[in-house]
Amino acid sequence: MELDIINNKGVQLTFENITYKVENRKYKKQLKKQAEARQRDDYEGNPGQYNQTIEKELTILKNVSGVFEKGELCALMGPSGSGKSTLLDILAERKSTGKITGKLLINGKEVGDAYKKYCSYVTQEDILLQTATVFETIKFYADLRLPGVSEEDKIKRVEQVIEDVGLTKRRDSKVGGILPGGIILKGLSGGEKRRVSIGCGLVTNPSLIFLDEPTSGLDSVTALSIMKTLLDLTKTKGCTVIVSIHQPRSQIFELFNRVMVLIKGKMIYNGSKILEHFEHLGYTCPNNMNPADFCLDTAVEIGDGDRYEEICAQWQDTWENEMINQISQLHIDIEKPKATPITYQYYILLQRAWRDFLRNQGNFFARVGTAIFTGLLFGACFANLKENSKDAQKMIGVIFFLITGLCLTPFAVISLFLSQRTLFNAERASKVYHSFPYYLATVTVESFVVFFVAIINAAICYLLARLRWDASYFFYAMMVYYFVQLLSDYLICTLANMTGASDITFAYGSGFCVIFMLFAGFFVPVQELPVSFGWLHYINPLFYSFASLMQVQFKDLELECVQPVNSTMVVPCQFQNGNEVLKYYGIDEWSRDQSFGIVILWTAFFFTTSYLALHFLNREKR
Ligand SMILES: Nc1ncnc2c1ncn2[C@@H]1O[C@H](COP(=O)(O)OP(=O)(O)OP(=O)(O)O)[C@@H](O)[C@H]1O
Repeated sequence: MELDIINNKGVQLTFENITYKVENRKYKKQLKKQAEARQRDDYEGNPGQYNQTIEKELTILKNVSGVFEKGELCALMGPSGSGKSTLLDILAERKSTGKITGKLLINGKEVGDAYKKYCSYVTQEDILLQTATVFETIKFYADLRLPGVSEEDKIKRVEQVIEDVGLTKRRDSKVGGILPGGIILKGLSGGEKRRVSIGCGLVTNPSLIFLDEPTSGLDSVTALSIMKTLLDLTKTKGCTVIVSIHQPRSQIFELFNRVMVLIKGKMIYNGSKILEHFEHLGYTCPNNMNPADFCLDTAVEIGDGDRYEEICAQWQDTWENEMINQISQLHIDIEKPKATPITYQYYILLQRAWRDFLRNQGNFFARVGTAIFTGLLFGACFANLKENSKDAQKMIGVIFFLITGLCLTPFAVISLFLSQRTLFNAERASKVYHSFPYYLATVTVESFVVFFVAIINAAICYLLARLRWDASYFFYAMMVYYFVQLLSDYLICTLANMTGASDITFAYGSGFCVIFMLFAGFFVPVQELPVSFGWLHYINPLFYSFASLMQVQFKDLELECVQPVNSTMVVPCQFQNGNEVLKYYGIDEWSRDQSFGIVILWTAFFFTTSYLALHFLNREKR
């Protein structure tokens, strides 16, 4: 696809009679309070509550209409809580909750999926990957949002966007911020991050750009500079930029071609001559006053007074009888956007996840370091075990404590999962990619790390303790240890995705691990567990891990019967051979393959639950 195909042709956005309602969660409580007030006949003390009609639904926006013409920089102004963000979300088709009625027209036509192609949305918070550079961050969006465009054209486009948002000198700087785990990575300033977020929205050369409070949290010089950049975009690219903004300073206010004022969910004004409109209503802006302050202060005063409804009705009249007829009728056909193939999404996401891993190796080295240290410590404590009745108990100890250690290691990645989740939620809300390739890319990198950690830890310990030595036994055991850690990793990932909070994940995760360990058959052989809950071992993945590894170690193993030193009497040995050990622990009926097969099934189960939790739970609700 040639780049000019995605070049915007300019669009007109009209919205008619938009009403937005949400469920009133306090409905029952409010009804009860009103009934109590009426019972007390408390009309004097609480007239509002006494007479109020309590609705099951709250109306956040009431019959809001307006138009944005091609190539305009538009401000959506209003006091806090007036409904600016709500309207912006509805216009950008990002509202996922509540009931929306009304019409949204692009170039005079109602649109479906094609709308995505024409607009982009920049959120109030800059949720960016800290380890990526400016170029990489914008290129990521280009890769996923420009299907069919050649690599060369994509790079050209990204370079152009970087220039448009004034970040040429910072092209190769990392975004920076607080990495998972608390390490601070130096990077861009707040204003520069804002520019990167805007750049990500510009990559498809959209005709409509929505920005939610783009100047919030920025100093006045940076705010003005960002608004000038946006104005340049309207002039040079012909795109329409719509920003929600509280109360812009006069230099910023003068940049806007059109302003809309919302008060208490109703439109007060929509056009390019707001001061004239207020003058017509009898309110003149003093010469030395910021026009935005004047308009909002006056409007809020109106909002508080009795004339509020009248002013809203007057505007509605003006809109219906004059303004609506002045809207030019554009008719441009809207093509459906192409989707990026899932496999390509996976490739791009894997590339990013891998790069992120390489640039933030603290977590990896901490896990590998711990694996080496505990492996050496275990190995030293259980060094040079002999295949005899005396050391059999120690062998079982090594196996069980290795399983336990590997089961607990994934707790180290809770903060990593959860920090990635914030970025994922923001990117999913922008419909940049599907959740499945994202999940696959994340687990591919994580499975690689888990492989290293598990094998290093288990191999050191296995070799130092001299567990059953034969290449086939060794490699089989390594695979089981790898799956033990993998299934625990997916379990923790499931909990993190379900709860969305690190402390709750930790609490539930540790609870699960303790129960798994208790019923694994090591502390109490399974046939000795109380009948009422002894069956729990059948649904315990650690029991099958333990059973499989015990089979690897003891199946058909001859154990030398060693007599205690200095003993004159012949003491009978508890175990003559490995099969007796397996019988004692109640795992003789499970072959190593059967048990390992069940461990693999459990891993697949947690892999699936983790994905389902990621896909369906803790979504960004707007
Ligand atoms: N899903 C919802 N459930 C209940 N109330 C909601 C919901 N969405 C919005 N509101 C309410 O609607 C009002 C408008 O919210 P909105 O965030 O759009 O205002 P805003 O003008 O953008 O405010 P601010 O400038 O402070 O961000 C607020 O009182 C908010 O609490």
